[in-house]
Amino acid sequence: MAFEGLTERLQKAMTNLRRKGKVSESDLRQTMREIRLALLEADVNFTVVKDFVKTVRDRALGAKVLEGLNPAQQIVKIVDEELTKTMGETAVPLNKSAKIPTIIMMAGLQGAGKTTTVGKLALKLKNEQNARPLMIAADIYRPAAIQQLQQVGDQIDVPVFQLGTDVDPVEIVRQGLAEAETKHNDYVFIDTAGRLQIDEQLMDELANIKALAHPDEILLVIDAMTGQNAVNTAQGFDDKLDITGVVLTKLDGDTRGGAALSIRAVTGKPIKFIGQGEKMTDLDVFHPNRMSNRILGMGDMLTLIEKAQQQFDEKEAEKMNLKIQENSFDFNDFIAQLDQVDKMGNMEDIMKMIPGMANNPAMKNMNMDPKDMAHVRAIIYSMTEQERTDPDVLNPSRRRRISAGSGRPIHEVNRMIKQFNQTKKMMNQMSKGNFAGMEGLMGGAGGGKGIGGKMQQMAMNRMVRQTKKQKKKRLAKAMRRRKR
Ligand SMILES: Nc1nc2c(ncn2[C@@H]2O[C@H](COP(=O)(O)OP(=O)(O)OP(=O)(O)O)[C@@H](O)[C@H]2O)c(=O)[nH]1
Repeated sequence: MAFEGLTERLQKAMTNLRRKGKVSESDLRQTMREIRLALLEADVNFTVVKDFVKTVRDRALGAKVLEGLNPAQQIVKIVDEELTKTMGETAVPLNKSAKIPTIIMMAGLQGAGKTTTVGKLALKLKNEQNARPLMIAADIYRPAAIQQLQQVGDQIDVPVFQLGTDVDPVEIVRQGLAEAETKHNDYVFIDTAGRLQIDEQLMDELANIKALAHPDEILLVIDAMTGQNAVNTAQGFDDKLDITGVVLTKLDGDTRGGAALSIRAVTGKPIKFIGQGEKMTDLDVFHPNRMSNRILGMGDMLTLIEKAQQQFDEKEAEKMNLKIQENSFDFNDFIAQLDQVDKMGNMEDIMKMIPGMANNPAMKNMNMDPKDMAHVRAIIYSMTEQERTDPDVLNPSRRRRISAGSGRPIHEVNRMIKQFNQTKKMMNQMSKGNFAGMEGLMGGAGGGKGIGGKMQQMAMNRMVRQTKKQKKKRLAKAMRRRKR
């Protein structure tokens, strides 16, 4: 998971302060040293680190913050603000041309994720603005590249303009733009060729395409996993092409995060989007403040809510809310919720966006085993309709039948029902604004009432997760017994 090491180290650096009532200059020096090391280790550019540490130290010393009640919190606040500033303060939207089409040229090294990102962006514009994009295949050096763009186009139902591999890329772009003009496409994406490293020929070709197309946006696609090299690449492309923005891909991997922190500061060009997965929907607008929160382990609730909103039918969520409030939430609803959560993607990544969860030890064993999910489903599918809508009727003989029907041991059936009831109770309390029951789920960080229905999905998952935890506990107990 991205930023894991950085988050852990930054938190550790600041936790040491937390124990102290007052922060001396030497405490501050020590903390700043740790922050500096954490950033360097995360592959943040050296100059960026130097400037960052200096600014934070000056602010911490200069202001009266050290006399505050909770010095650690104040330093976290300064670090958060400065991280945000380093990454560019606010989100920068895509440039848009006054008259159609808006031309977006994509550039980047081979394998950075250009083609995938073209598709993701085209789909985003289609979904959010009803746009009618056209994608031009201008990579003639890797024959599979055209085919790949075509596949992406088919997948998201966006047309691709291509002339095979025998025509000069500049000519392909020229004809592609003419086609867009005739077809009244409002956005044109130019998918250009990548190389393993920056070379003269590639740069000249890109410069020629730029000269012909006059793009409104030149987005450089950069693989976040490439660490320090990401910044060098950005600099190289920017020198030659004067890029307008960056898309940082593969932030779902275990990148250390240096690129996200350095690119804006080094090149002065904003990161506009981040790729967080291989699916066509895995592209998000880059919000420096949210990213800073994420890095500091403060969660990213806004992105989480946006993601949830994209997936959840508002009416459905409202219905669910009402059911929870009336305490009539049943196993059918539960299955529906599991389906919704499935749609949201990787649960581990989602949970990490919740404040306090990123570094919560519970996260270590929280990867959702699809097998556990399948068992829960099997048990529920083995219930009669009456049992699903009225779980109170689940007496021992019914439970034995369900166990036989689902092929799951009786104790697992019992535990699942028990946890269902506990979770239902907890959700009912949450819906009344009582968040006390959330302690375990949120690592004590508390929630927010505005999250409403979306958080219930998380609660349901807690239940599935516990099955796994309990399995581990039982195993450990058995081992202890055996040792004795
Ligand atoms: N995990 C993850 N994988 C990604 C992301 N973006 C792209 N990829 C994957 O990275 C690989 C390379 O992506 P492409 O889109 O083919 O890269 P490209 O820059 O077009 O490559 P060339 O055509 O060779 O220049 C593919 O397997 C993608 O699925 C991302 O945000 N997260």
